[in-house]
Amino acid sequence: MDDDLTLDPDFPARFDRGQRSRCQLYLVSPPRITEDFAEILAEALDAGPVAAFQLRLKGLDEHAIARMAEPLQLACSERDVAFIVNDSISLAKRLGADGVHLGQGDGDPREARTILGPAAQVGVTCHDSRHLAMEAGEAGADYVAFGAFFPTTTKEVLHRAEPSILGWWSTLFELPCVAIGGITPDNGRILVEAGADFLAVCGAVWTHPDGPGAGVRAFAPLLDRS
Ligand SMILES: Cc1ncc(COP(=O)(O)OP(=O)(O)O)c(N)n1
Ligand SMILES: Cc1ncsc1CCOP(=O)(O)O
Ligand SMILES: [Mg+2]
Repeated sequence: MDDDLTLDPDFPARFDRGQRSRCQLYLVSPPRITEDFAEILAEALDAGPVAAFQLRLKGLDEHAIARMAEPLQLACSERDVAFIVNDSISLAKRLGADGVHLGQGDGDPREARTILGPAAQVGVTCHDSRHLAMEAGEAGADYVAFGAFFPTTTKEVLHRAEPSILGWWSTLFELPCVAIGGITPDNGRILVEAGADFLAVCGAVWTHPDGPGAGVRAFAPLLDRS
């Protein structure tokens, strides 16, 4: 059991939780993108409120990712959407990104804070572990991410989470929590009601049959829990 640790519930939060009555959308890029992805991203971002976009490209070196990043970062900054780099503190620094998302093997949140500065948004994967989430909070993360909640083809996942971990976290701590993994407009409501501050979504938006704008719009009815 890992639920017997305690943590000061007042430790500071920087990732904007927004109003508790609302959950926000956090878009994650497809693992591979085409040359025209900036236009596809713009279509998604213009379709409805998106709080953050994570650049998560797999199988490419940092130079290649850096070359693709600029128009995507611009699309985000023009719309006041946080631009988060996956996996790499050094790439986030190089790009001047708004933040970095770190998996358990991707680096130390404290190091990210030192390198990226106090304003950077640092997110940490916590799988289905209360212990990891409390560690991440203590290490100065701006949000903790739980998942995968549902089957997904975007990533081979080793951990499955239950919605109750969102309720447990959001009742005890001010630090925002992100839900990820196979989330769609049809299954996401239970996560919003359980207490997710953000739904992190990839496939359901980028592979929506009517395009990514329709993908974003389809989430709108879920996000208000008032
Ligand atoms: C918001 C969010 N949550 C979890 C992850 C997964 O990160 P990680 O465990 O490092 O796996 P990869 O994304 O690197 O395959 C994420 N990227 N974003
Ligand atoms: C990156 C990641 N981490 C856990 S599940 C997942 C994939 C999210 O993509 P999708 O929304 O398509 O399941
Ligand atoms: Mg990672």
